[in-house]
Amino acid sequence: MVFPIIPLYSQNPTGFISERPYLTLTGQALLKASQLGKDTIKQFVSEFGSTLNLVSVLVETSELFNDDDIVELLNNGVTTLFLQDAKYASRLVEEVGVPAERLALLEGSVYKNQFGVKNDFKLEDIVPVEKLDSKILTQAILSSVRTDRTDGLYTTLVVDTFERCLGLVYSSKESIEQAVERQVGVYYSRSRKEIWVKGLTSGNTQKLVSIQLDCDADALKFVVVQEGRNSSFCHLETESCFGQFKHGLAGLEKLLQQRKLNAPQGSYTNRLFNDPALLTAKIKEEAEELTEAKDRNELSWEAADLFYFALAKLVANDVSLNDVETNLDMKHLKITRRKGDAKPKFVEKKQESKPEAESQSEAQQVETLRLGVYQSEDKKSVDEALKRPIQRTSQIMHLVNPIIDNVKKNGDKAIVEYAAKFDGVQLKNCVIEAPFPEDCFEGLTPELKESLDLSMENVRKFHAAQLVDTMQVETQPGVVCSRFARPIEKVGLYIPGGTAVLPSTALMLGVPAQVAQCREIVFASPPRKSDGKISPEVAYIAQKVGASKIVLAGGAQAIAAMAYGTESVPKVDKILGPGNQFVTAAKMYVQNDTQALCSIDMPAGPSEVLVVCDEDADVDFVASDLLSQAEHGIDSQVILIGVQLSEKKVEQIQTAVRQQTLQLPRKDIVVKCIAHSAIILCGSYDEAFKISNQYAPEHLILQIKEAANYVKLVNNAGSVFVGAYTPESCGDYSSGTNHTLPTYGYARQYSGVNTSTFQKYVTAQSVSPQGLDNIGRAVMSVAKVEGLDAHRNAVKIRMSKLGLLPEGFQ
Ligand SMILES: NC(=O)c1ccc[n+]([C@@H]2O[C@H](COP(=O)([O-])OP(=O)(O)OC[C@H]3O[C@@H](n4cnc5c(N)ncnc54)[C@H](O)[C@@H]3O)[C@@H](O)[C@H]2O)c1
Ligand SMILES: N[C@H](CO)Cc1c[nH]c[nH+]1
Ligand SMILES: [Zn+2]
Repeated sequence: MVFPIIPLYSQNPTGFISERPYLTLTGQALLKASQLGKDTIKQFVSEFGSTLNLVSVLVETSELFNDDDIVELLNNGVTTLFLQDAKYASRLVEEVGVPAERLALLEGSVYKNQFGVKNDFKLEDIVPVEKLDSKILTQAILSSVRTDRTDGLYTTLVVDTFERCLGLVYSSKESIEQAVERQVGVYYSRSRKEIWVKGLTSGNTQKLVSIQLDCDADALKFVVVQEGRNSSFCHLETESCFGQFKHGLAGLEKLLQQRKLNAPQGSYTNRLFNDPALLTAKIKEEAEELTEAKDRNELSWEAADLFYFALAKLVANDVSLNDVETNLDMKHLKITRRKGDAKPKFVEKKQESKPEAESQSEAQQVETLRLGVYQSEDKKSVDEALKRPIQRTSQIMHLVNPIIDNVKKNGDKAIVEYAAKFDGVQLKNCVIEAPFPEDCFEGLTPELKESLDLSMENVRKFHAAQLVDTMQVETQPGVVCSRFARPIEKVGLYIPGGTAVLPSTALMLGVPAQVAQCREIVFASPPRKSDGKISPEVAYIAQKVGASKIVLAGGAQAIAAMAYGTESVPKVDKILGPGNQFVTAAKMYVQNDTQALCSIDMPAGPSEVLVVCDEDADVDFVASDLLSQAEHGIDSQVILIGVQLSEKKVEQIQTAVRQQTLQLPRKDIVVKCIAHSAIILCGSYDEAFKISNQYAPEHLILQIKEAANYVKLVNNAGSVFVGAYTPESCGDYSSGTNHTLPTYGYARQYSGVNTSTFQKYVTAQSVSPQGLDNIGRAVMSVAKVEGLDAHRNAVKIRMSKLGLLPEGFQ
């Protein structure tokens, strides 16, 4: 039996848990689908899936998710769906292939489920989190658990997160209350006849992870993480009251974790943690040896070696065995969508009506589309709403590292392989050389050329104006310092092409590179899925800016190819350009790899916009600006900050968002983006700018009265769009400013792409004898303090020869 209460989350589940951490002691969560949406649920599962045993979703009606969404949720860590509609439940089982034990169906006042053990969730046991506190949780345990002991204590089994038994103890009402409140191991000592806070005297403390009741509710199970001095549970200083655990995988993990913190310099484990290439090579070597092993001894020997290196890799990346087990559980529960879907008798009928059914469900999704609305005073919820929907760096690096390694090792062959895998095209050559063949430009219309020319000319004007003359300052008479810019010789420009080809990015990067006079410009962009070619618009711009090559590659492989070079891709000095999370992660990696000797412009990831509006703003303008960035990708985010907005205005904006979305071809992307976007309502312009500066948006749009007067309040933003008639799209294409801008909040420390991004500055100085007389003594005395005599001599020798130092000066 699980915990007697299941908390129901209708909004901001992560926020609730960080506010009331004891909620995780229940080991379960029920998420209300109608209010949270798929993306929030997935995000919650990725954060808490390994902490909680049961993450269930209450799907109130069959319209909330389509079948693919249901499969996606169940394959990404959601354990059970709570359903009220029996017909819907049997359709999911029969047509979609959802195993019946993954559903809890409402029968009368009980959700019945057979997941793992038989679980009946009474309606009264499903309690909104808002109503839960540690006292209520304690009460729930006490009213469910029973004891047949004369002293009234409750038998309590203590286990660790691997379910290994640590020992048997006893709990009293008070100890349970304290344990829940503090989320640590608190029991009742029968010998001392008092509450026993584990570790208070021994230093071997416990973090309480969850509490469960056994099948007939006469014993408790405390799942704990043993912490503190030497992590032993028993008073005899052993890991459990039954002695030490077998070392095994869990023991090895613990050891590696300790070594990671303090492995001796020069030790093998230390080398493994600090040399990813060595670790990779060892994993490959051991995997190969395991494939060749034959008998029992050999197999267990080689498998043990492989587990050791695999575990070292996990520990190096802060991934735990527990995470791996959660992943295995998830894979065990994975369901495969039934091919034929419907039972034969329905097939004909369904096929006939499919287009309508599909568009209906899409339309229905748009009909219920709403941005979450938060009041600025509710700081926790606002902080939560403003979190970018991005994967954790360790997760994304996990996917990107092998791609980079493969490109480094196999060059063009790896690029061709990934083009087939990710872009679905078979390439003969992965590079097109200038002068680009005529067929690259097929399909380019004169009208489009004209638009691209106009945009390029504006971008050229704005970026040419940023070229600065040599700067010169005489800091002392006879001491002249100067600074001059020089182009970075070879630049690699990434032009995204996953969900949309972006020729505008080609011009935003190509034109300033040309203005800065970079010697070699290399383009990289994913090949077109339809025919494996480059889009004619990108080719046109490449030709106009004098690019030497177009690499037909996207994602991390394109970045790796340009950073390290391959047989046909030249290694560049700097990589610039936006892209999805794979592109951004690969850029961040190569800039830190001294072997690559390659810098990057900035982390320019999924597009985002923050609009500040007031009651005077035109709701259609506001909605159109939000949607123009929402349509970029499902990982984009759009935020509206409303200053003193009436409820009516907020509703009008929500309606305008819905109505405009209905007309958009990329509404599926918009719907997903809106799920993690928000409206924040605040009381003043000052407050609005405070929130905006904290968020540091890529694009900031001001749709407020006398917008120009407020630009002075902007500290952190990639680019600002001032006034009602300045849509962000103008900056994306044609106004002249650059659209490659910092995202994820990096506008706090990075500028968007500009001419100087393609240059570096060199400084120079010229010191005359008079100048040496003015600064020479200062140089000598500071060099003396630093104990650098040769530095001091370089000045002293000159000054002596010039007769500037007294006789016998030392
Ligand atoms: N910040 C800015 O200045 C700016 C400007 C323009 C565009 N953008 C953003 O650029 C992004 C473009 O993203 P996109 O996906 O359309 O194109 P993209 O070119 O960045 O990425 C496409 C490539 O990603 C790789 N990929 C896809 N799935 C993968 C997987 N599972 N594992 C490894 N690699 C995988 C593939 O190689 C594919 O070719 C959007 O998020 C957009 O908002 C940002
Ligand atoms: N808004 C994007 C930058 O985040 C750039 C772009 C290209 N095409 C359309 N928009
Ligand atoms: Zn855009």
